[in-house]
Amino acid sequence: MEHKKTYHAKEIKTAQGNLLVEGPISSEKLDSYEFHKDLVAFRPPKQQHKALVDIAKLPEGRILIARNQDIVVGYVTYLYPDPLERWSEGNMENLIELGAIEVIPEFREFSVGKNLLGISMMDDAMEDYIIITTEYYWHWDLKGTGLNVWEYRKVMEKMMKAGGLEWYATDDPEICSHPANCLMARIGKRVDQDSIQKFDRLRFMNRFMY
Ligand SMILES: CC(=O)SCCNC(=O)CCNC(=O)[C@H](O)C(C)(C)COP(=O)(O)OP(=O)(O)OC[C@H]1O[C@@H](n2cnc3c(N)ncnc32)[C@H](O)[C@@H]1OP(=O)(O)O
Repeated sequence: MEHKKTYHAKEIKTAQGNLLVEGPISSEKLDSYEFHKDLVAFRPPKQQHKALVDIAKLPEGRILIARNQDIVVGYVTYLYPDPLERWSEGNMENLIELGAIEVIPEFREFSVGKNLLGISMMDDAMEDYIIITTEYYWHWDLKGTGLNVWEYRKVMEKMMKAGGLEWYATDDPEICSHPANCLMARIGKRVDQDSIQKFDRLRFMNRFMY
């Protein structure tokens, strides 16, 4: 499968200043920007910056960023699922995962997250993919936001909806281990029936155990 990537960008105004939401961007460009010190949700900023530069180099990898001048203040990643997770077991070349999304606290609640999702889906190539995201409450910034798990889950749903991702049932044990966890997905317009059925089987791998 050829992974075509077409760049889109949009300027957004926030009370903290204007941002450019753009991508997919090249690893070289991403490397040239400063990575804000408050991007700490998944790894220390330096390591996360490097991880994103590496994802941008992957054939299927996509990174979209929100930047203030030359400083990255938010990002979203798409790449093949981790080989240790069930979502990679079907070896589906048209299934990619929204692996991480983060916006620094200073720019939160200005629709930056929603714009990262919206600009991602402007690329027509996204219609060729099943895009999944797994939501685990232990990745959420409950402490920083003061939201409870259900309020945070609502934020995630609203943000993902801006990219057309919606809730899908699954029997994945980690997702089922807490009711606020969930699987969300977007099935592109050109995804074939065979792939949709394969995805259904990945969602319900335990059903023959009962
Ligand atoms: C697959 C994963 O990556 S899971 C982990 C997700 N990432 C994290 O939890 C990292 C830490 N958190 C963050 O970086 C940010 O809070 C994000 C990425 C979750 C959200 O980014 P934001 O730019 O603030 O999101 P955005 O402004 O687009 O908000 C989406 C919706 O949620 C609402 N919202 C966002 N934050 C809050 C809040 N603290 N309280 C109430 N509502 C909120 C917004 O008002 C908006 O609702 P609307 O559609 O009614 O307007």
